[in-house]
Amino acid sequence: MRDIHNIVILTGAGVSAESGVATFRGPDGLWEGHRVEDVATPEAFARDPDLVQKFYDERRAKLKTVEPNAAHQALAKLDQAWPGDLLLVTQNVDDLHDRAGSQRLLHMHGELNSAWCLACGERSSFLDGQMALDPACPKCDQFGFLRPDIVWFGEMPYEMERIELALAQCDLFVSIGTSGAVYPAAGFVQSARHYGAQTLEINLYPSEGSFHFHESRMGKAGELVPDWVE
Ligand SMILES: CC(C)NC(=O)[C@H](Cc1c[nH]c2ccccc12)NC(=O)[C@H](CCCC/N=C(/NCCC(=O)O)S[C@H]1O[C@H](COP(=O)(O)OP(=O)(O)OC[C@H]2O[C@@H](n3cnc4c(N)ncnc43)[C@H](O)[C@@H]2O)[C@@H](O)[C@H]1O)NC(=O)OCc1ccccc1
Repeated sequence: MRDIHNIVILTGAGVSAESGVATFRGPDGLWEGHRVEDVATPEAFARDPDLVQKFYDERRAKLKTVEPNAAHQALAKLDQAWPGDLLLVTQNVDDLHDRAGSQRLLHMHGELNSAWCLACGERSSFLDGQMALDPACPKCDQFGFLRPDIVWFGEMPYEMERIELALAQCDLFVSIGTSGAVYPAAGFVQSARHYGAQTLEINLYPSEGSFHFHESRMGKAGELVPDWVE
């Protein structure tokens, strides 16, 4: 077995569940209240921008009521201490990894606390306020052109080149709190294995990709991730 120098970690909604952030497919999951295609596609935004903006405004406001948990904190500690390459790729649009202190972090599906102006193309931090009220772009001051800086279904995830390069060079790939239902993220374990990496899954229940992993540890991220990092 290769020595472990370079690590890629993929997280999903399960890593934020113990902080009180709803997952997507669990009971009372996010998609329970809404059909994906009604709130998380470019077509939905064209059809009913107000509904989509309200959906993300609600989730952005919720962020102010939740805190990073032991899993976020353990991953931030590992980031600070790990001498080799490390990349934490999250599918989550919440800011809990950031607030826990993770630096080598990449939001492949975007962030709730960021706005994307379709007039000037600029992205800007958007912490407070409601995008449903069509505020002005902080960069170009034009009204009504802001959309959530979120990767919707059918849209290309962010920084795929950087992710693929890290997967090609990693010795260990770890997946935490994801159902393995959404691509291209769900295919990362196969890429990592293709390049000879060890692969570990930490999840509450078996995921759609569990059979791809060398090892799967079933349980809560808030308990198993600190143990794994120790
Ligand atoms: C539904 C699925 C079949 N569809 C797709 O995958 C589509 C289409 C597609 C592309 N390739 C394919 C190949 C085959 C089939 C389909 C496709 N993919 C796309 O459209 C992607 C874009 C997808 C991104 C969409 N945006 C999201 N998020 C932002 C929005 C928002 O957040 O509102 S996806 C969103 O859903 C996914 C949810 O999954 P999870 O995070 O895993 O959450 P879930 O609730 O499902 O599971 C939670 C897990 O945690 C566990 N758990 C719970 N509690 C705990 C706990 N306490 N501890 C540990 N584990 C826990 C549970 O057991 C469970 O397993 C995440 O990715 C999340 O980000 N874009 C694209 O393909 O563009 C073109 C392209 C691609 C490449 C190159 C060129 C062009």
